Amino acid sequence: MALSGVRVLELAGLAPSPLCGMILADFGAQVVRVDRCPRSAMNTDVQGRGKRSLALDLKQGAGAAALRRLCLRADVLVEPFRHGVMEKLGLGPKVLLQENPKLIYARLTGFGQSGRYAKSAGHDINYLALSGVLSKLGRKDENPYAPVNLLADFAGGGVMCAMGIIMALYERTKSGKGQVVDASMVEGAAYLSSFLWKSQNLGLWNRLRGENLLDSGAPFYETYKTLDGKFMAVGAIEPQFYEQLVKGLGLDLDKLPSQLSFSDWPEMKKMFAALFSKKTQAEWCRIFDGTDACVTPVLSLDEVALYQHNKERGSFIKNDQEEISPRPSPLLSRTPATPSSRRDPFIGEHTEEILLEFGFTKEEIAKLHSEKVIEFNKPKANL
Ligand SMILES: C[C@H](CCC[C@@H](C)[C@H]1CC[C@H]2[C@@H]3[C@H](O)C[C@@H]4C[C@H](O)CC[C@]4(C)[C@H]3C[C@H](O)[C@]12C)C(=O)SCCNC(=O)CCNC(=O)[C@H](O)C(C)(C)COP(=O)(O)OP(=O)(O)OC[C@H]1O[C@@H](n2cnc3c(N)ncnc32)[C@H](O)[C@@H]1OP(=O)(O)O
Repeated sequence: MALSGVRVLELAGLAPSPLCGMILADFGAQVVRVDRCPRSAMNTDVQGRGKRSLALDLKQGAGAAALRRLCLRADVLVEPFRHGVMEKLGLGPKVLLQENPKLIYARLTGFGQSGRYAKSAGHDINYLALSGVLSKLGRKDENPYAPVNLLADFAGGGVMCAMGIIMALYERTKSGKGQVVDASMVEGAAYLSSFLWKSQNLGLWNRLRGENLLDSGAPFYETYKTLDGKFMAVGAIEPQFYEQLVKGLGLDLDKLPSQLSFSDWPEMKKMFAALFSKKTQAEWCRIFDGTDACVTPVLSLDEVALYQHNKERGSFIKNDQEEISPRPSPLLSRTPATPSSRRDPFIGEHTEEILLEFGFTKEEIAKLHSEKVIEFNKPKANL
């Protein structure tokens, strides 16, 4: 796999850093999740695929020292705390990079490592708000609306951080040096939205939120409810595709206002909505499948894996617990990701084997255990 041989230490965090670690693990890195000790009652990382868990108390001097030792043999450290937390533990980048100059030290935060909010708490919706992107999301006459916590946490955070790590790993093959990756979710979400910025002069965003071409203003870029309470997604932007949409709906193009007549959009939406409500989703699929009308069913998470196209590509996978999830993306032709099919690790499940692997002796491990710096957690206890 593309990242085999890369050793990653991921300090356990909320949502974005677990995704970052999972991407690296899916593509072959050996990812150790460093969990809190004493461990919490329940594992809240649902993105632990392919990782192993080490429960280590970083607040004890011996725990912080153990992490420093682990970092000597690691390629990447991912830390998800607000700025200053790692420094307070004596585990800041100055210390760790001095000890291992090849280390990639990835810091995944909401507001970044500097600026007045660097030490403030926040969540996806706050980061999205400060990126400017949230102001563009939402329907006409409604408040801005955050699409779950996908944009800042995961796209602007977890994925951007993984990209930064991979770029730093590539650069290290030339310079032999590590570096700090300062992944701010505000900036990640803003960067992700570069198209919004760069397209300001195209006239795409001249109208209020929810009245533009791609933000639910246009009748040909919208979702519509079907007779059976399901939905169809319509994305017929180009005139040749729009023509096919109109045909599929049983309308006559010559009798409709021009496609880009903004003032007619609200009425056209009503007309399209009335038509979509007359047939079931399956009936609309039969009409539009195989055309270029850019009309697709809105599938639920229960439906996607069984949808013919997704089945043909094997886009969703099952683990040995029969849980379905998306296959890692993108597909690499020679060295594709081979995600683990095992269940996620329990907190502290691999503490001993990891420490042995990183050069700790049995005696040292026993001492750390007796001092409650580390915890073991045998799987049987969780079953
Ligand atoms: C919208 C999303 C958030 C979604 C999260 C959900 C997935 C989960 C939220 C609530 C969960 C549910 C809930 O807990 C109830 C149930 C519990 C049950 O167990 C499981 C089911 C639950 C239903 C559970 C289910 C889910 O887990 C939830 C629904 C986001 O936006 S996530 C993005 C957040 N932002 C960031 O990550 C940016 C950077 N980080 C931060 O800004 C801060 O970390 C943050 C997130 C604001 C949290 O601040 P906090 O004060 O808590 O932490 P920090 O200041 O960073 O400091 C960390 C302290 O911990 C110490 N520490 C760390 N590791 C160790 C260790 N190994 N040993 C010892 N100590 C450790 C560290 O030293 C710091 O200590 P100090 O505070 O003393 O300096």
